[in-house]
Amino acid sequence: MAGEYTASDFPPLKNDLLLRAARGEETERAPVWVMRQAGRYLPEFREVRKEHAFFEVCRTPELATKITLQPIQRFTGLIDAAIIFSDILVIPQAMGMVVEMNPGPHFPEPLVTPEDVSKLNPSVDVDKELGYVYQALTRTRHELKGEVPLIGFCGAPWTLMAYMIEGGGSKTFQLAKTWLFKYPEASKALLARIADVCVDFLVGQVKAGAQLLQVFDSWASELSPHDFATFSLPYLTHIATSVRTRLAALNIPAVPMTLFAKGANQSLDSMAATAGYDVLGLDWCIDPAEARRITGGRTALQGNMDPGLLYGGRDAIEEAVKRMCEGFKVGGKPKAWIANLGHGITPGVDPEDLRWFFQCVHKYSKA
Ligand SMILES: Cc1c2[nH]c(c1CCC(=O)O)Cc1[nH]c(c(CCC(=O)O)c1C)Cc1[nH]c(c(CCC(=O)O)c1C)Cc1[nH]c(c(C)c1CCC(=O)O)C2
Repeated sequence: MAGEYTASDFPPLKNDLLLRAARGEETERAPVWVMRQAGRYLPEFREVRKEHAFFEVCRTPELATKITLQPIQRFTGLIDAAIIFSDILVIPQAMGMVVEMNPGPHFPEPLVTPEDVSKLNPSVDVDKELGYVYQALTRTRHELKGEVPLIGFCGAPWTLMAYMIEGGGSKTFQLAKTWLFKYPEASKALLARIADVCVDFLVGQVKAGAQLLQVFDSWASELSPHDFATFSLPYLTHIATSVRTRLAALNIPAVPMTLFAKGANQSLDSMAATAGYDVLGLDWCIDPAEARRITGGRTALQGNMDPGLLYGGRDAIEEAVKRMCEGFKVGGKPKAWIANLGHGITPGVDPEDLRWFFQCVHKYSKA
């Protein structure tokens, strides 16, 4: 079951760069972490995975904590956040769907017609179904000993709905788009149901010890600006608003929230205006200075080096980091920016090249 903890239950935080940047403040240098930092590019991760299946790791708090800490231990002093080891697809599982990972996500029984929604759990007890994530967060927050803050996360309603209908990855999104455009009302009802689970899950993660929350809309790229505004943004806004309201009602201090809507750069202005997130994550298809211009001072930004640059060698990485740092600075100073890649780090990267990325961010993001 869900425990409920406050800051005083955990070791005091020694590095708050991430939280300050997320709140729009100036920092001595930019905080840095990377999406998928605990993943297959790390030999120590692959070692654990030899012995344990993917979702077994997610469901075993000791193992999830161990893997979450791997990049923090390997890159001591270079990395400014931990992200809990889990997956966005634990929400469809909690809603009653079977999800396998072999090696990519696979749903043996995806939603086919709107009638199939009746097969989902009518009311999800998120704290019970996903209590293992809360336990992993609490344990990890203790074991981090205050070195860096801990990030909790969930998938966005549109991305999760697409997985639940496609049954896995997709090139054309034929099935999910059939739903959106043939059954828009049923789609909206499903999106709203997923969003409510997201709210419970994120609130529970904060109670368990998460210090920042990130929502991943990885497949925002598949929607036109109009359809993003129709089928994604309202539910993302609902999540941000409801999480804040719920935490306030419980007298729990708010945590910063990040929205990473990959490939939705055309909608950056509307996200900054209405979504209600403190930080917007960027992929690499937008120039940092342009993203600053569009968002103005309304939100902090996170990103956005092409993960593929980590294959380009030290000189290419250094040059790209330098350019990125200059682009995000405000009046020549690091402010309201969390350095990251524009998507997750890929399995073929040499961890030493990632170390170099971190070192370059430390060097070039100073005022
Ligand atoms: C779309 C999505 C998923 N999962 C996630 C997203 C959103 C971010 C994105 O767009 O990449 C989010 C995610 N998945 C994972 C994390 C853990 C925290 C982190 O280090 O970032 C996070 C934040 C672990 C994982 N999730 C997965 C792995 C690798 C699987 C393995 O261990 O064999 C990891 C480390 C598996 C996974 N999980 C998913 C896919 C498509 C895959 C397989 C392909 C791939 O590996 O990229 C769904």
